[in-house]
Amino acid sequence: MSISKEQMLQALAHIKTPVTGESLVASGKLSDIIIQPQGQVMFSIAIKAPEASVWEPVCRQAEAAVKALGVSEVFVSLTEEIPAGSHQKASAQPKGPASRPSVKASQPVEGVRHIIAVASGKGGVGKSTTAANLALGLKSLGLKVGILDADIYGPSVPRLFGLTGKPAVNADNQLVPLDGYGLKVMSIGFLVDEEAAMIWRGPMVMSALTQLLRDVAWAELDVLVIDMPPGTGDAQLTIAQSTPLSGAIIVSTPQDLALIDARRGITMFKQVEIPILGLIENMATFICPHCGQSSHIFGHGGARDEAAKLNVPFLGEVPLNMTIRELSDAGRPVVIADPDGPHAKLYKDMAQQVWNSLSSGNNRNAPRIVIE
Ligand SMILES: Nc1ncnc2c1ncn2[C@@H]1O[C@H](COP(=O)(O)OP(=O)(O)OP(=O)(O)O)[C@@H](O)[C@H]1O
Repeated sequence: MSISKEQMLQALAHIKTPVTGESLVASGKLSDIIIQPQGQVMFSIAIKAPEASVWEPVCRQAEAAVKALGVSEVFVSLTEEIPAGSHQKASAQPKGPASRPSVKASQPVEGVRHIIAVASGKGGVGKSTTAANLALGLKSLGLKVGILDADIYGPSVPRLFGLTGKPAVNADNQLVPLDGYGLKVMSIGFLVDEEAAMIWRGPMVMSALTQLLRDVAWAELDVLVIDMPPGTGDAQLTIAQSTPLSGAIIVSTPQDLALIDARRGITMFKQVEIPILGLIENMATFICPHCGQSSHIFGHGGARDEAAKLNVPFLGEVPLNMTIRELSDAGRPVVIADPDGPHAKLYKDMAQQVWNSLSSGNNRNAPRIVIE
């Protein structure tokens, strides 16, 4: 039996909101209700961040009300109400200190010491491959590490770790991350079909991402690596603003065009005052597997020069290498498949630099940015 949106709204209309006591449906705080083809139901409630604790019971009541209709999987999350107009202001290019959005600290993710974003100005530069190998490099330093795939429109982390299946839900109603070579792994790809996520609107994406970050049993982590969606649009900016990031890493290929995009990425994070932990040049050189000769098919050294110009650390360069590609695509990142090889060493060295930077306090430890 399929349950209609109207039936759900009727059930939700009986739920009263805190403070005013009006119906949740009449309050205007309820997002659209999304019904996935597999029957999963998702919606969010927009609130002001400081009121989160009084809204928590409403969130649970809403979930229970829809479940009572016979829907087995219901996803409800609280999202932050952003005043109209402020988003456009935040997405504008910075014109100097006066145009910077004002920031205020807010809640860290329980148990997680540092959250870092791995981002790229454009797609296909190897951001997810880098995020996965860096996370494994951090683990090889003896750290407790997790990876969150925030690339909602093209999640690659399940493929990179060779993971399938759905995360369990624990007694506290939190999603239990999957284990990927000793990392705690969470991806939207475990929960919904790629095609389903493609049709989500912005608020729905943010609602899902908030839940993936905050309603997951991460336990104690030294570092949580977020594989960001590629690009520097509103979605990326919103994630950067609403996540308590200690810093960001930008991945680029050496071409001029990719570097222009990388520069945009750096500007975006700087705009919301998130430290840049470094720039990584991926697919820098091609070493011919037959003759051993190296060639710089995308140019060379561009990212190192760019990092110097922009005054951000240069973490290193990873060559274009077929083994990296084949291993990643087969679900065995090179740091696991060939832990003592030259490529694993590159990623481990970069992980060490990142950890040095995080542990030296040369970053911002966990404040959450809110645009006002
Ligand atoms: N250094 C490398 N050498 C060879 N192949 C690589 C390298 N880095 C990544 N790749 C390959 O390039 C392809 C794209 O990589 P990846 O999915 O990591 O990119 P991405 O930037 O995350 O892409 P998207 O924008 O789609 O999320 C994959 O097939 C991957 O195996």
